[in-house]
Amino acid sequence: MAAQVGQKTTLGQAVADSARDEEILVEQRHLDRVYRRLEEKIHEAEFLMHDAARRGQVGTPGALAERDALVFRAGIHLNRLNNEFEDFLFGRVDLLLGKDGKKGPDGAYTAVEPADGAVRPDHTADIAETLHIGRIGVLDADYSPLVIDWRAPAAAPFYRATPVDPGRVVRRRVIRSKGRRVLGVEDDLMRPELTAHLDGRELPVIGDGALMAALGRARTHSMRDIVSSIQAEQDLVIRAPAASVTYVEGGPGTGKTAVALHRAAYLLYQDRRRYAGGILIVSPTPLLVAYTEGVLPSLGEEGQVAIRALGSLVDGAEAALYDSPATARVKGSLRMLKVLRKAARGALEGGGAPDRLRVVAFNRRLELEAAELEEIRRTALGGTAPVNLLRPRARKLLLDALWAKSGAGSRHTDPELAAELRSSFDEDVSTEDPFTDFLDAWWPELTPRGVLRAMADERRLGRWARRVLNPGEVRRIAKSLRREGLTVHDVALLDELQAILGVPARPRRRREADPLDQLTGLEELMPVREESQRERAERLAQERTEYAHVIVDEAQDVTPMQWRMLGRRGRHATWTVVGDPAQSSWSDPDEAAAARDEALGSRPRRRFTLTVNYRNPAEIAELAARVLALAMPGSASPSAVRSTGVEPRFALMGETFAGSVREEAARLLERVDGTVGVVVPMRRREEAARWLAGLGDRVVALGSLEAKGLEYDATVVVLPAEIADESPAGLRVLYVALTRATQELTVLSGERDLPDEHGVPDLLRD
Ligand SMILES: Nc1ncnc2c1ncn2[C@@H]1O[C@H](COP(=O)(O)OP(=O)(O)OP(=O)(O)O)[C@@H](O)[C@H]1O
Repeated sequence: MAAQVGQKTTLGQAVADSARDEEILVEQRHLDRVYRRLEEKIHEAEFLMHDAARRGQVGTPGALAERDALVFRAGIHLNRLNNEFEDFLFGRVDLLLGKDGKKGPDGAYTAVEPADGAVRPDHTADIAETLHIGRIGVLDADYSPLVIDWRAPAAAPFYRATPVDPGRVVRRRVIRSKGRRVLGVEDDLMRPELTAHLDGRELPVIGDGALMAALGRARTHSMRDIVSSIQAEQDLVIRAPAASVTYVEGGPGTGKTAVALHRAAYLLYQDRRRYAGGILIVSPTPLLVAYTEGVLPSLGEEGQVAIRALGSLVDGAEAALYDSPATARVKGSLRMLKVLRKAARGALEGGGAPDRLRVVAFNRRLELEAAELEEIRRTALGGTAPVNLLRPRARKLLLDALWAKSGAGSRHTDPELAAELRSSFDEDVSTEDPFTDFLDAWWPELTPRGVLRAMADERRLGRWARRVLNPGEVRRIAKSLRREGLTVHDVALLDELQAILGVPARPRRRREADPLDQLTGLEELMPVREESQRERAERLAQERTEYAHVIVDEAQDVTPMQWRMLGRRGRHATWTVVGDPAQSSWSDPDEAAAARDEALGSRPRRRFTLTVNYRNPAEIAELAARVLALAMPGSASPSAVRSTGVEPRFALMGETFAGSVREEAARLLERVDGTVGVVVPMRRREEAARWLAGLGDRVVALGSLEAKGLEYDATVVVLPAEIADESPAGLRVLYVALTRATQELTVLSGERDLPDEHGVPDLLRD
């Protein structure tokens, strides 16, 4: 059942306000204590450091370094608390006495269930423990917990407790603060039947739920963390053990992206060592990366987590173009694999490669003709080894052929002498310029980009794609590759080509001689200088192509070729894969599922389903469900938790599209405090940006495929039938577009939408 938001009770408001102020004061005192403790820790650390410095050689160098590190860490802590965390302390739970008296490492009791006598027969009870939950943990001088890190086991009841299954939790409180000031509190009672006392006073309950307050807040262009209101079904996913593939499905707005980001922070907290290998979060679009990238820093995690768009996973490549749905469909499919393998081998031919080799050896002119060279190339390319690694083999085959021509092999019967002669022949020939120049031109090191360029030639591509792509597909792909710039699908092709071509080993760069070494003559005595730890860490981060954990957001859109690219980044990783098949813009889900299964390997899967839509009000969710019924008959929509009482609006496009869209966007900007998104068919993206010029940065225009994962206070969905007709998965793309708004939705129809007398398009009628 959706709860009505926006109603305010006036009854007893004054009494309620004073109780609220009093509770705010209680939390303010606690927050003051936390800050005092943090400052104390910094002073302690500073004192230790000064003291050590004053007394010179006190302690070992290791101990001194440790003190420095302590001061450093404490400083970062305080700085963060003051500057970065808008609401550093955000939660509190009041708990009954637990079953046993055991405490965990964070100083809190570990029992989940209450002790037998914790609730008296007359339904009264005493609060035995109060825990405050925050973005990081802080211990008091006596090691009692002042704040529990939200990821610690002791914080789990804050998220998991429900009135049906409350465990020890009597009251859950969300605290809103900014900097050092507590601004508000909202309580949920988990055991409403109880009269509980804390320090002899009845436990007060303030407000009507933190979740509703969070959901009603205006949106900006950056996602916020949900750390203070994670719901039980989401918490189960966030804390799921990482030993396998965690697979999360859920409809629009169920918090899949939010959960994925919080899970990254949780995994790091829980096993920082293991995830030092890095966590990769993959998003479908740069827009979604920009929208989500602030969340992890707000949870205190940066550095070890890389959030990358699918089009930016290959170094030096940045996708900025879009393929038409028909082209994308081919580029993303596994059929491309065969084409790329052929192209990688075929690209060695043509392009001005020499067709004759002439050298002089043992005072004889030796020559290999085109047909002989062709034969050698074919032999060298036999098998499936990476093309770039086959150059030494090709070189050897050339030398064999020249040696055979020279006839020198028959001069000696003694095998030792023959081998010596052969080796001096090889030495002679391979150091000659004509031979090395020939080899460079005839067997150049191929680059993925070079091969892709070669594929832009329709005739050559046609040869490589014979019996795999039809002529129309060949034409489309070649044409798209002739454009300047890359599409997101090209990036997966580049990555595949890199694997097919291989990277030849480079000679190790010699360290430049240090003049000091020469002076002292140390160079000969010392081994080559080792990299410093920092240099090594930096190099590894730069070179990192494999991760310890890979999180794939909007996984329903990952194409088979993209799954292969992801698989190469997580060969030894554990995975979290989140998605919603109903929102898939990919036309062949079965092929994608097979490629996904191959990328994820045989690791055990653990499946979760999220069922509650936190984004859309019920009015919008209901409308979207009509499209879902057409797109995927029989699949269930998530249930919306709230209702605004505002029905979606329908209007017709007037004479000029620009005027109608602009007018509607301006109207919505008046009605909401936050953002407005105008979702248009892909081919109208550029003109739509012009329609909105001058309306300010609260409103943005985006193509239907770009809307994925994003949300706005209000949205305008423009020409729904055109969106639906744009691609084979168009109805699912329309479903995505209709589920972006947190408050209001307007649908603007054209003639093609066949609107009824109320302007409701054919597709959206009940
Ligand atoms: N427990 C929660 N508390 C507060 N807000 C929440 C909670 N869960 C989700 N939300 C909010 O609901 C909205 C939708 O979340 P999110 O974008 O993660 O959903 P999603 O499942 O990824 O949606 P989509 O499939 O449409 O991309 C966000 O604004 C998010 O902050």
